[in-house]
Amino acid sequence: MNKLTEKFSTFTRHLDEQEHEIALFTNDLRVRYGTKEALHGVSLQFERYKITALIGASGSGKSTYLRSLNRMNDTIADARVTGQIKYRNVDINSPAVDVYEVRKHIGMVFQRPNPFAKSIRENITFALERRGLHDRQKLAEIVETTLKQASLWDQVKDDLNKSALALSGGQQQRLCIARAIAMQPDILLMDEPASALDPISTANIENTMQELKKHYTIIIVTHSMQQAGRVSDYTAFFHLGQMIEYDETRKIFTRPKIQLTEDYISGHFG
Ligand SMILES: Nc1ncnc2c1ncn2[C@@H]1O[C@H](COP(=O)(O)OP(=O)(O)OP(=O)(O)O)[C@@H](O)[C@H]1O
Repeated sequence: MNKLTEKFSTFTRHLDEQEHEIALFTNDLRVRYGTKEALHGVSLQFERYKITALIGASGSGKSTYLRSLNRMNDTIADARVTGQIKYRNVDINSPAVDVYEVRKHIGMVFQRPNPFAKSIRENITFALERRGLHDRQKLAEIVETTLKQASLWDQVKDDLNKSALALSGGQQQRLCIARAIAMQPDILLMDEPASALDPISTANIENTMQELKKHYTIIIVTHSMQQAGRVSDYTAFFHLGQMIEYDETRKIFTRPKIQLTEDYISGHFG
């Protein structure tokens, strides 16, 4: 067990005894792309086993913030992220932290479904096998469990060797969710996971999210206020690189404290 994993598991035991656990929080998180600061010091916390929606106009910094949480911004050459991202008592924004280890604990589902050009089964087993898991029975169990958690099992259980690319867009996205949870993350980041999908597939993904939150903490970027209202417990409103207001979703949508939030929610936005 490396040092980070050790710290994580000690802290999990400690957290399990608490009622309102904070799964992750950021403190004064700033992101610069070259010389331009796109995120101006965001401090925000995420409650465990809850869904938090990040809303705001295009360009307000939602995706930049989300991508920072599992160090995806490291892949952008001129992006610089400063401030703290505290996960299980570890500042995972520290350069000393192994980003691959971070991404095992904090998984991501992207806007467009991006299954591998492999079979449905291999989409789930590929990364596990690369990590050294070759027990066929164990792998089969993980395939079944994760596809069930992603509400896809009944539709694909007889076609596990079929190409993932033959699935519909909504099914592909649920496969990507199954692939992400096969790594047994603690937190799932979702960047507009239903924006490329039709209303029925969107409803399926939203139902899946309600099941998933029994086991995972979910942070979702969405452009759809209806979706934020339907799926999330908490909402954070972003504007021009700042986090303006955070509260329970029902409060944000019925009586926000800040006029700018009210203007955005009611569609009166300049
Ligand atoms: N790779 C990048 N290089 C340079 N600037 C970027 C990059 N990614 C985002 N930005 C800038 O950072 C700011 C925030 O963008 P971001 O994509 O985080 O906003 P957003 O709220 O997620 O928008 P959208 O809802 O349209 O996805 C914008 O001004 C954008 O132009």
